[in-house]
Amino acid sequence: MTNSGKTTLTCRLQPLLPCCSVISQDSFFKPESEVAVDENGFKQYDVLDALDMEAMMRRVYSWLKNPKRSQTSVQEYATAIPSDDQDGAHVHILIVEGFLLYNYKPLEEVFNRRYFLTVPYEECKRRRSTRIYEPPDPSGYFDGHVWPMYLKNRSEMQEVAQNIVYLDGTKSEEGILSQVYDDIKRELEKLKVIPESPTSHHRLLQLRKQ
Ligand SMILES: Nc1ncnc2c1ncn2[C@@H]1O[C@H](COP(=O)(O)OP(=O)(O)OP(=O)(O)O)[C@@H](O)[C@H]1O
Ligand SMILES: NC(=O)c1ccc[n+]([C@@H]2O[C@H](CO)[C@@H](O)[C@H]2O)c1
Repeated sequence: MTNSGKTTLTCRLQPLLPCCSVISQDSFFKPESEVAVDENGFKQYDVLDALDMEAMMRRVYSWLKNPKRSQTSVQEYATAIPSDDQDGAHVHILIVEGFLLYNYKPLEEVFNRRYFLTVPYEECKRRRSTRIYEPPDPSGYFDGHVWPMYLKNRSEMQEVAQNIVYLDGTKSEEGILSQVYDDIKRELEKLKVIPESPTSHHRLLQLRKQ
């Protein structure tokens, strides 16, 4: 959802997570000349066709293939890989940040965790009115294009995407950050491989012998 706080959250979250890269969907908008225009003269920016999603997927696949090598190419503010990562033991994290992710099939099988920030209509419109995009929103754009497309995309998304964690974008930045950070920490805990202690190994051998 536009202006729900995705970039703000991502910028605060990313430095807290080691080996974390970011891909922003907004970097993949097609040039203005390639974006369709409707009968009211509104440029159709809030649809998948306005984005070069194939180019975005190439970045995602390149990270999946080699998260270490693509660290710097994905986004310059990717956090450093700890010096003790010789054996590649660390979990690498990729945050894909964008307003139209869960309607796009090829991304479906890629995510481990999905978050969706929401704000009510009035707050969304207010925040959007303070922003200047390139090209800037013409008069009537929010009600004539942005909001109707959000409603359409969201209803289509709910038919497809599963396991989405909805976040209240009107909460404080800190509140949202700690909610997501805690959730990610729990996910990382689940991935941790706990090595067997010598005693448990010994016991296992004894059991086998009996
Ligand atoms: N938790 C919050 N409470 C109040 N205002 C917020 C919060 N998070 C972000 N904002 C403000 O809302 C506006 C939009 O934030 P941000 O750019 O992070 O949203 P976005 O979802 O990335 O937007 P878009 O992708 O549509 O450009 C900014 O002015 C930002 O300062
Ligand atoms: N980044 C751009 O090229 C661009 C141009 C015009 C409008 N937008 C808006 O960005 C939002 C997503 O972050 C969408 O709601 C677009 O309308 C982006």
